[in-house]
Amino acid sequence: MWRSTAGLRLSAVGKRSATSISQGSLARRTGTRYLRGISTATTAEVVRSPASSRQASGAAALKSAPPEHHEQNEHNAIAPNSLPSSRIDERKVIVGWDTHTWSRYHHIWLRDHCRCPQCFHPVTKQRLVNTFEIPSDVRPVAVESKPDGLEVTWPSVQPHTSFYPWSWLRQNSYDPPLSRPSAPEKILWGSKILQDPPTVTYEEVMAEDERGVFKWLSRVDKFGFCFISGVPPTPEATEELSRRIGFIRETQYGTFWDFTSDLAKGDTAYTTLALGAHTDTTYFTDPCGLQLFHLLEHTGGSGGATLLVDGFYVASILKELHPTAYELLASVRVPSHAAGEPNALYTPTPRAGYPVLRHLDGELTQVRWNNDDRSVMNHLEASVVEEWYDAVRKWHKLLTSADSEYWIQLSPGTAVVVDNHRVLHGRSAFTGKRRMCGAYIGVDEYRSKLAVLNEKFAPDTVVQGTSTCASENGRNIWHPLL
Ligand SMILES: C[N+](C)(C)CCCC[C@H](N)C(=O)O
Ligand SMILES: O=C(O)CCC(=O)C(=O)O
Repeated sequence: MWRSTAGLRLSAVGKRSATSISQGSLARRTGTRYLRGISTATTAEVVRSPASSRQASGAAALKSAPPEHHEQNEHNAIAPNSLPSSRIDERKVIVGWDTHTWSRYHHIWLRDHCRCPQCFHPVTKQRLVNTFEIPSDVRPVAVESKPDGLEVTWPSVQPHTSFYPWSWLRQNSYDPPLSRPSAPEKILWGSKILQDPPTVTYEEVMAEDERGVFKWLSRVDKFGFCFISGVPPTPEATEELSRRIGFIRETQYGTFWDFTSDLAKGDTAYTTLALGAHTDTTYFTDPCGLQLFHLLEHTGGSGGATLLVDGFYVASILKELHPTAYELLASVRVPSHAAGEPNALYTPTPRAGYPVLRHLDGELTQVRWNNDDRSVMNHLEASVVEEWYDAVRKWHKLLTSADSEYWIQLSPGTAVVVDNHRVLHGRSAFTGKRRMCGAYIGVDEYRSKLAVLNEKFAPDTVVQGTSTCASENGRNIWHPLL
């Protein structure tokens, strides 16, 4: 076991190669869990880690919110005898959740965030208020703590009353931040995922009420991929399945693709060659979000197995074993291109491309790696060249280790969808006639569909608490994503 820079304890997942890591107990990252697969394990055991540290701190901060024993009416308000206090300060409104916890909201911020029908379109959820006509020294004439939320009355020249639900104010408290939604849980996996891979059935996914689509995409969000069993082995059924997520992203390879090894398109995917673990469309500024594959036919030959590797899992191991290499992969930009089609020549903007491991606020958010599609590395500092090659060599060694690689032989009837921002895919060389079909879905289409399904099947607590504020088209004006 070793301790990571982030104070994590990581475990081995099965036996490992030369860079083997010792067995250890499980680690947890905020919102991330690890499959506990040890060589003697008979089944992959997902260890339910306690709430993430971020959730814990948020909960701790909220503990000082009005005591839990208060009645809450159906608007998730707090019983009258324990309403949060509110008062007007020089530049801010101060809300006292209890004697230990306060939030401060600038007057200009509150006025700008009014969501009355005059300031915020109840159907389109677009802002109507003219931010720039709000006087920079705007100041309420009165504030009042109501059972459901805070009522603010603005200057009489244009009488205007705003209302903010307590749960919304608390969720959006910025001075101080009180509760940040925890990162969606991720379960990182290695080869042991083969014991219990995420799967849904075609029947579930195609059912009218979309609960099956929610189950499907929730698994993709958690694992980075999910199989779909029982799919009729036709391109038509596979396209219809793809469209359950959202509209298909058309590229130089077409919209819904149905391909074989005939070089119909200028890419090695249209050959019998093996393809190492990679993510697709690294040459787009905005790489595709999901990739769906369905093997329709493979006759008169062998090979053509499908490879999946959890890039987030491998990155976590690289970070523990080779932090310097990790930092290089997180900082050095990698240019790439798609130049096999005469009428297409794709390169990302900026031309230098993007790092292999992309981070936002310190969190790994995207793996972008296709060594076959990489362009000339002409922007490396001379002093970094050999270090970078050493770093990607370490990355490649972990990517291709027996502990990381999950090989499956797809067959007609079982499709797989992959989060192309996290999970790398590949295939072994093959002989014979092999026909694969599938589609790309844009990352925003995927995230939008999941957000709508979450709204429907797992609504946010603020949305639940302010359901009476839902306006036309059913979407709540206090939705946390607005
Ligand atoms: C999926 N489909 C066969 C249509 C195209 C494959 C394109 C593969 C390309 N080298 C990339 O990595 O983006
Ligand atoms: O043919 C396959 O199984 C996968 C091809 C591939 O990697 C791709 O299309 O990106």
